[in-house]
Amino acid sequence: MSSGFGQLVIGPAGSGKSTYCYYMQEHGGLNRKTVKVCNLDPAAENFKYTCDIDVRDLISLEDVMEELEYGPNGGLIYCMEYLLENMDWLHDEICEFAEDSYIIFDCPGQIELYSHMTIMTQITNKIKSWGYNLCAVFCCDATISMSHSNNFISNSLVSLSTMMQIELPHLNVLTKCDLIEDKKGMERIMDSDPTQLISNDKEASKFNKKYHGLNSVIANVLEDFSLIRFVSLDVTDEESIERVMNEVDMLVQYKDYALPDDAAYNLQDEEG
Ligand SMILES: Nc1nc2c(ncn2[C@@H]2O[C@H](COP(=O)(O)OP(=O)(O)OP(=O)(O)O)[C@@H](O)[C@H]2O)c(=O)[nH]1
Repeated sequence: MSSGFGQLVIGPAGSGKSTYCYYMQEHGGLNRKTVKVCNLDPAAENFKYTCDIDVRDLISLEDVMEELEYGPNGGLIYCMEYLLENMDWLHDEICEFAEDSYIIFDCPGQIELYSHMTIMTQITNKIKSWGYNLCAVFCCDATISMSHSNNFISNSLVSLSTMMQIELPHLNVLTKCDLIEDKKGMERIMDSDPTQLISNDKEASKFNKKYHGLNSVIANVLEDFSLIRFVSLDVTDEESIERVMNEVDMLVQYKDYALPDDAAYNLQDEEG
């Protein structure tokens, strides 16, 4: 039986999950532990990191589509259900690592796996039952999320539903920040609450008033319940990588995780 720490790296397709895994592997985990990376995406093609475990050794989307004539989405669900039924395979692979190993799981980008299906929750619960402390890192592409309040709200809601579904300590990482020219502007947005972001939008007067009202209400809920927080990652900046890794390391050491403290407090407060 092996045990240790792990990050589940999730987020929409192309949000920078594999790139994040590469830099985290380069950087090293908790107390500079060697980071192993496990690819859990049966449709992955290639990645820069050293892949220590590859789900495609068990099942690949390509084979499923060819042999069972599934489409890409149905095929992916089939693959993940197959993995769930064959978790002994993953356990055997992980047991090859030393005790207290640190594993980053690079997950598929199909968001339905986390937002309303339970497959990934069951997979992570199984890994936790082997003695692994896990946290979730939700990657959001900063060039999209920070470009308009629509995108910010929509990314926040997807991240939130993922957090509720996966039930792990959760960090939102804004990836691709090296591509953002106005870094100070971005930091200002991140430091302000979501309601301010929405009000800036109104000033720019590009926004449909009807949706502005709806977004304001959602932004208020996110702010009032302290539900969403983002940290920026600029892979060209060593300090930025260090900051993200430190935040993740704090989360990955949590045991018996429930809701974030503020949210739990506020919800309790609401109930009276
Ligand atoms: N400049 C820059 N490009 C990035 C960064 N992260 C990812 N990219 C680019 O964005 C594209 C997608 O990155 P990936 O890391 O493959 O994203 P992913 O989320 O793993 O993608 P899927 O596995 O297809 O869901 C690639 O072309 C990367 O080179 C970043 O921090 N900076």
